[in-house]
Amino acid sequence: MAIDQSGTTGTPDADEDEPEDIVMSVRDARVSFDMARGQAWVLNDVDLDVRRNEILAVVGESGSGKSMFASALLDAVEDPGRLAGDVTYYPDEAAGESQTIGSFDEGLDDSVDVLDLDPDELQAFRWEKVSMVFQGAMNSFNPTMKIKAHFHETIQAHNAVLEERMDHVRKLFDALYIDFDRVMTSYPHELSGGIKQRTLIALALVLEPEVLVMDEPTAALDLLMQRSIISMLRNLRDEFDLTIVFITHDLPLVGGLADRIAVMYAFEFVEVGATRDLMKNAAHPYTRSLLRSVPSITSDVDEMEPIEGARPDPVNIPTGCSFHPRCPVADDRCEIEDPDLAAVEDDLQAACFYTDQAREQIDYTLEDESTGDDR
Ligand SMILES: Nc1ncnc2c1ncn2[C@@H]1O[C@H](COP(=O)(O)OP(=O)(O)OP(=O)(O)O)[C@@H](O)[C@H]1O
Ligand code: NI
Repeated sequence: MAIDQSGTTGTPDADEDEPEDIVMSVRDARVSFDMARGQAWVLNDVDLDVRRNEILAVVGESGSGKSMFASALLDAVEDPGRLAGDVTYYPDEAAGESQTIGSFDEGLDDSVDVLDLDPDELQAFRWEKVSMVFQGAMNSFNPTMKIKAHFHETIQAHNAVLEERMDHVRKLFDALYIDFDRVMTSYPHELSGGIKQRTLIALALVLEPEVLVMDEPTAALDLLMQRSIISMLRNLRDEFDLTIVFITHDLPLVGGLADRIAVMYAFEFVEVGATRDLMKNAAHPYTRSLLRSVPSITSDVDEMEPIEGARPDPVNIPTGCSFHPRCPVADDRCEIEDPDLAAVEDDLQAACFYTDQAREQIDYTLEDESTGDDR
């Protein structure tokens, strides 16, 4: 079937009788900045659902709006950016009130309108329900405080029971292969990048949020550490019943991690789908071009083709389909009409009028480990 009447995207539902279990939904989300050159749109009318317990990767080039989307999920867009639209969180009804650990008690049996929360509620919501590891946050540890003090501070700020929370942290540290006694008594500078990043992930999970948003959590790490964190995240999701939103510019990296992938171009989603479908046979020309430009161990340097053309300017987003100036299959229609996300397959949606042509004309090959096939 196609997309539902409310314009819901990201949730093509093959079985009408069994609606997807949604933990967060984003509708018409827009972020604007007033700039000397004019108004900049850095999130441009975005719709997406996050399914409970999934690992959803949000992928796009630098400057495409990924961090804006991540921040929107927690109403954390910084001034002078203005966020509008709807962001809704749906608590897990099965877990009920027993799920409450800290101080957030706003409408727990009901949906939560995130953009309506007052500052205190938002502060509680951000750690207890939807938690975020911000981009570059590895350097946000206070250098004068031992790691343990960071945990105590967060637990106390949420009026949670210290001993009980620290027991939980032990479990988190085990799952992340962190030595509890050594790391708790260390100062941040005494830890390696990989340990620091994993410690941050544990800190984000101390109040048992349902959703963990991670913005480029592996960008500063070497390839080996990136991969080891990726493999820990799947276990973490299973053991702690998490939903993970993983933001990255590295599409092949998330092939082995994510259940679904949402591809961002020019401040909106252009393709959303199940990892296997999207990696194996992407429908949007941008996704296909991105996959084509990926260097692989077996591919010749000659075969790599970076996407030509300039990245879109948020003050001057192209008319029609914003990818048309760089798109090999675009025609006159694409200059005028802006395609909506529409179902291409059961669990694959693309915002493009010419997905057949894109599949015919833009070739790429990927190694199996990038398609999610090896797990
Ligand atoms: N304070 C600001 N004022 C104006 N524009 C901004 C501001 N902060 C960010 N932007 C713009 O918003 C756009 C989206 O930024 P965002 O940080 O979401 O990109 P990103 O996809 O996360 O990129 P990266 O991979 O580099 O982190 C960019 O074009 C950026 O220049
Ligand atoms: Ni970013």
